Amino acid sequence: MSAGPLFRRVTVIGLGLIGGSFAAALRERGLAGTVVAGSRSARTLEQGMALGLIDEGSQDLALAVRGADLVFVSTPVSAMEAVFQALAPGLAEGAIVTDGGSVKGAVIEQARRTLGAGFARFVPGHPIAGKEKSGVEAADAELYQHHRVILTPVADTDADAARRVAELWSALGAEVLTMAPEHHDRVLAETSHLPHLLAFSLVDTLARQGDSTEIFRYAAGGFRDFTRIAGSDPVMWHDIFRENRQAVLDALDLFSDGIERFRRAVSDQDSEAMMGIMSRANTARAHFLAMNTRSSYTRARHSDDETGMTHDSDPTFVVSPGGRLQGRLRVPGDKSMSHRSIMLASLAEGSTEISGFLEGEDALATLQAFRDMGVVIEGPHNGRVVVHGVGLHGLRDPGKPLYMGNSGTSMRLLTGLLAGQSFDTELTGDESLSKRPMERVAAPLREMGAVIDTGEGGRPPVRIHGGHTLKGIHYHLPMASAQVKSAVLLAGLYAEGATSVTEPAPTRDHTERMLTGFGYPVGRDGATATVHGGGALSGGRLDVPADISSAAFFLVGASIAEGSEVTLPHVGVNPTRTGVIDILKLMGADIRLENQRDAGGEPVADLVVRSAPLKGITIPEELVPLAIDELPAVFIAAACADGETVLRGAEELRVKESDRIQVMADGLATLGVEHQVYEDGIRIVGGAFGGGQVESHGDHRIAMSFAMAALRAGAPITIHHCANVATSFPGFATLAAGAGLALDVQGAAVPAGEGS
Ligand SMILES: O=C(O)C1=C[C@@H](OP(=O)(O)O)[C@@H](O)[C@H](O)C1
Ligand SMILES: C=C(OP(=O)(O)O)C(=O)O
Repeated sequence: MSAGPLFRRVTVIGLGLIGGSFAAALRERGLAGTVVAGSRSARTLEQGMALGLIDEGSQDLALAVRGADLVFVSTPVSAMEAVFQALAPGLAEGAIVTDGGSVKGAVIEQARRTLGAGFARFVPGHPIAGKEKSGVEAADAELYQHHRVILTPVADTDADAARRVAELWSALGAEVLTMAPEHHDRVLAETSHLPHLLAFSLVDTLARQGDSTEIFRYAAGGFRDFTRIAGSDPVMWHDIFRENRQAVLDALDLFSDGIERFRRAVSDQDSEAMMGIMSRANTARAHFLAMNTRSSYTRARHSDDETGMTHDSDPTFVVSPGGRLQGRLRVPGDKSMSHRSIMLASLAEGSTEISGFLEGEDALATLQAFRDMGVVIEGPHNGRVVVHGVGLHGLRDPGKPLYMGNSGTSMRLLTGLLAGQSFDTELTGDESLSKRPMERVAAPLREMGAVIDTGEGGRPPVRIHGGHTLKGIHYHLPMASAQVKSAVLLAGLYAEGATSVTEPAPTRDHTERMLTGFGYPVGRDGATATVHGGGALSGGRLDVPADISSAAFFLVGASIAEGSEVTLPHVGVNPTRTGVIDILKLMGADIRLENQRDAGGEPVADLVVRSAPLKGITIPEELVPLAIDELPAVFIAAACADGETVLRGAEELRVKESDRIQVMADGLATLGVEHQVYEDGIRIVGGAFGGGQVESHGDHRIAMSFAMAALRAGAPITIHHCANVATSFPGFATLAAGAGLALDVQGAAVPAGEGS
């Protein structure tokens, strides 16, 4: 792939891994007319020629840069000043000089001292890439692909020179970021230099002990993982610690404070402090990686900040046609209840032990937000979470934006709850969430006295200004939305007087039920729910049943695939959630509720479903809010039914993780299912259909719905961008394949390399 030469003649000074890979990539992509190397070592130049990386080479650096329009200096940072000095006399007027040093402040000062007038066209840079190998033999034309390159121009850096260097790195496949040199040096000191220093120091400390052979003999995986980077090049790291001295010392001081806090917790046997430190650390890594890539935890786990890799994996589901579903399938915990369990347990007095918690990314985003606000939360381990409640007024300023990932419920409910706090907060989300409407919650909260800004078009980020007194209101919901209802009720806990919400149609009432379970009274009168501010919640035990929204894929799958019989134990069957069962039964499905019981204020049952011939229906509009998340799966049932199915009054589907009407229609079109799209719904004509390539647009429910469609398709269905299935249903692919769906997950992550 070539964008044509961006530079006529490029000189690379220092032909090691970084410089050699740069030369290799330039040549492979045809981005430079001629590639020249300057090196003190004749042998390195010979190797560079032999490997075909360069056209010419010189040991005289001034000669090497003669006529070059770009010079890339990739020597160790301690050698750079001498290199700049040596090459300066040969620099052509207008030549751009850039570098690859891991420390920026010091290198900029060296360049300022030595390059004279040429300093204005010096563009400081740092490709965050590398691997354990070094030297020109390790040169790799792909080294910079999907890696970050940080440019740190200063006030007198020529803007055109900076733009051209950025353009070149982008053409090499890198992601280019720009930041101030001090910022770069501080961030790198904390994220790279400090860990290296700690690893060197720990190994050295233990090695100097009398019984070090003993220690190293029994050194287990933890020691090996933690100290792997102590094998890095001492010369290079010596230079970095020397040149980035102040930032490294600051990072070390920060760390000393942290280790002292931990030491105190251990010495005082302060379990809560210890659990707090460790449980925050436990999830923080995945959380921050996700936040940085604005992606899901699953994907972020495969991208690595140490190497600057931005590669992420977004698996594809390939589902072969046919098969049937069988077995007893325990689907994960209810997402709506899992969110609320963390929120209310955090605001309660005392601890709450939650079982059945959904360890999916949406619920984990809520959990992380409360950790960020100072709540100590243990787990989750196998669905068990212990929340040490801080009371209604015990949350602390997180001091940074709270990342909600893909989760609309987290962002909307938290907006209500945070409106009543004394501190400011900002809520951000991934690409999909950043497109979803937030004024629907901001508007009623403003009526209560909250001060909230939303981003462009009323979308995220949402900024909530704390410290404002809230007053109770009576709000008539303009749309049937449990999220808006819940946001207003949660703000009502902090408001003066009564806050009530009247809904146009029944929506899920988990907030009302769970508040009651935590001992906070909620008044209910027909379509109106009311809370009074100033009460208190008390912690206890909470069981989250299996999620009917996740069960829905198996209700549909088992209904449409002949010879299927599936039991889904312990599913929440709150009447505000069972629309999908009612709709499927109207279509002729064979679904039985067995062993009905109450679990902490929520009805649960085992669902038994057998395949049955389905017929098309007109879906009663009052069932729409009661089946809102299950409608994509219902579309698949409709495609397999005899006759046509009509859905109206479902315009809310257009503002979910994707426009679920259009995205489902596009997928149905691919399969050859006859349909007609309405602004607020769809008409689907059932019949035989084929396979093809379906785009889920990163929407979990679209991906899982089309996976089930394969049970009746005439050819394989390939579904793209399925990582977000983990937002609501981690383990879906394994469970579905175990039950009989011919599902293959493709596109696993590529492990990241090493770097400094
Ligand atoms: O309150 C909740 O937990 C939810 C409410 C619904 O959203 P709306 O309130 O936007 O309808 C639903 O789609 C979402 O998955 C979860
Ligand atoms: C719409 C959904 O969730 P949320 O609004 O929380 O993103 C869903 O899970 O289908």
